[in-house]
Amino acid sequence: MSSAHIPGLNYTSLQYGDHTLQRVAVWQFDDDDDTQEAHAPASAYWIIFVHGGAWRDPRNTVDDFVPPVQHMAARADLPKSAIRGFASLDYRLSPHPQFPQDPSTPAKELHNARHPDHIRDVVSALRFLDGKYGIGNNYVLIGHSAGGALAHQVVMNSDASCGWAPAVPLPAALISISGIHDLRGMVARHGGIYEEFTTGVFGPDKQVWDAVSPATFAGNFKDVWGDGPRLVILANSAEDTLIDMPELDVMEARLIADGITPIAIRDLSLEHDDIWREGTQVAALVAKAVAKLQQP
Ligand SMILES: Nc1ccccc1C(=O)C[C@H](N)C(=O)O
Repeated sequence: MSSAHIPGLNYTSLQYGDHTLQRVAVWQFDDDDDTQEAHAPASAYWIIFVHGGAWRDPRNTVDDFVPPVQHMAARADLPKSAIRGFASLDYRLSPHPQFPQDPSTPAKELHNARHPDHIRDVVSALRFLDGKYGIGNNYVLIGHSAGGALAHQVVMNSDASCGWAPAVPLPAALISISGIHDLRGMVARHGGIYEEFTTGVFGPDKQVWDAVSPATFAGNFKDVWGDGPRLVILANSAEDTLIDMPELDVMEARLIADGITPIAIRDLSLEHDDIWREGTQVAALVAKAVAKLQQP
C-alpha cells in the first residue's frame, strides 16, 4: 500500500504520456462511479494540484498533495457533494545538478525538460483529465512555488502571446501558494540558486523570463480568462525562506491592474515545503475557495 492511499478515497495513478513523469494521481470518494459522476451537482469541483520544486527537483512529486488531500477528506466544509475528486499532476523536469542521471538512463526517465515542456505537460494533463472525467471549468487549480507559476500559465496559455499548447478549459478558481510570479524580480533580489534554476529552465534571455512570468504577462488576465468566477487566492508564509512577500505583492498588483481582485493571504505559517508537507493550510485555502465559489 503506497502512501498515496487515503482511507475513504479510491486512488488511481494514470499516465497522460510515455514519460514516467507524465502521470496524474487521482483520488475519488469510494462510492463514486461514472454514473454518479454524470449527476454530480454543477457546483461540485475537482481540486487539482501542481507541485513545485523549481521545475527540477525530483524530490517534489504528485505525492506532495497527499497530506492536503487527507485533511480535505476530513473537513466537514468540504463534503462529498462539493468535491468531484482530487488530482495531482506530475510533469517532465529539468536537470538538477544535485541529482545527475547516468547517460544510459532511458529517454522516458531522463530529466532534460526545458520551457515550455513543463507547461505543455501540465496543460496535457488537464486535457487528459477533462477527457476522462468531463471536468470543464469546474475545477480549482492549486500551484505551490513553481507550480504557482505553472497554474497561472495555464490561464496565460489561452492568450495568443503565449499559446504553448492547445487551450484547455480554464479553472473556476486558482490558488497560488508560495508562488513564483516574477522571474526577473526574484532573480534580482536573490541571485544565486534562483538565477541558476531560472537560466536552466528558461535560458538566459530576460525578455523570455518576462514573457513567461505571470506578473509580466503580455496579455490581460481578466480578458483571457473570459466568463466565470475568476477567483484567485495568493497565499504566502512569513516563515518561508525561499519565496518572499514581494513575489506575492507583485502578482496581487498585476491582477488588480487587470481587473481581478485576488484574495491575498500573507499570514500562512511554516517553511516553504512544510506548507504542503503539513497540509492543513492548503486544505483550508481550498475550503475558502469552494465556499466563495458556492456563494450565490
Ligand atoms: N522552489 C524553490 C523556490 C525558490 C527557490 C528554490 C526553490 C527550490 O525548490 C529549490 C530546490 N530544492 C532545488 O534545489 O531545485
